[in-house]
Amino acid sequence: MAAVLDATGLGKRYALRRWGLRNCSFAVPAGRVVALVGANGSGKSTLLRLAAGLTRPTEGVVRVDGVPTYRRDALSRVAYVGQTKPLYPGFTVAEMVRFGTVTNPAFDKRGTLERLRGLGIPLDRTVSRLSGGQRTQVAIALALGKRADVVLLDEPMADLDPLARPALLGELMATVEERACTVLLSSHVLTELTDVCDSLLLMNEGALQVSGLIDDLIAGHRLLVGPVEAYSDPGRVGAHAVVSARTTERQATVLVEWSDAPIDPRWVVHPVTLTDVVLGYLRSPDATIAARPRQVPA
Ligand SMILES: Nc1ncnc2c1ncn2[C@@H]1O[C@H](COP(=O)(O)OP(=O)(O)OP(=O)(O)O)[C@@H](O)[C@H]1O
Repeated sequence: MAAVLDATGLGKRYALRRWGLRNCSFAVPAGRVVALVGANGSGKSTLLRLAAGLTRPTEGVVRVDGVPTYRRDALSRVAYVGQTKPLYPGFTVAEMVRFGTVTNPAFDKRGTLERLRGLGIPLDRTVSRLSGGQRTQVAIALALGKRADVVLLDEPMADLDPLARPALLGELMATVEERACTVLLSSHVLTELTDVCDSLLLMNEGALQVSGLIDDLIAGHRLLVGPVEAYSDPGRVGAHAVVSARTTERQATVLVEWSDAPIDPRWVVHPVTLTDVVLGYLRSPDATIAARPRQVPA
């Protein structure tokens, strides 16, 4: 399957020695919902802004359908909602929708108005008088209305209430199914991502540390719990490569890349969640996945 969003050697330097992102390569096919996760300052927003064409790479390239995103002809293929919402405070919600229609002939006016009415957003209220969560809802509705191939959302759930969060995720899923677009969304709430995302990009200190299909990552790792004496080699437990480990005086808990090789019976083997995998790699910035290429596979 051809990649709709791909990056090669992508990097952004903000100051002489300060790189926000470095040497980032990945390929995402159409129809994927990608979780972009990582610690504060790890480069997620930088990657999203580069993918949206809002800033130029210092090195490398990020493309939508093969077109570098800083080019004008890529702009209509990408919709982006950043942490600061791109809305005019003096416009009413209806005027914002009209603005979308005027600036983009392909804009889905009817669908956007329907969505906003369904969310109970007053169309005649000015943006400045909306709550933070309502502003987010409007910005996301406008982004989805663009009918872009790639939708980029930077922490979209951060100021939504507990009912609005799953509703937004459901809406994203429906949009992906209907239009086969690709969604890349950053979030710190891993449990919410598990239900909707099929792929993971994990950033660590400005680098892409892990990428892959979430099902593969979960199937390819295990948590081992055993006596600390069984953990003699920090790099391996038997044939299984160690990602990260925590030890107490008596017990070791180790995240490993799992193969079907036999294991010392002193270890109890547990399946992992997405949270286990993400936390394990975040604790161990030098760990990479040996067995698979660092790509979101087709
Ligand atoms: N405009 C800027 N000028 C200088 N440095 C910047 C700028 N924007 C980001 N950085 C730096 O680049 C690095 C990556 O920042 P970025 O905002 O991409 O991280 P993030 O993963 O989105 O963080 P968070 O989860 O806190 O939103 C950080 O060290 C940050 O300080």
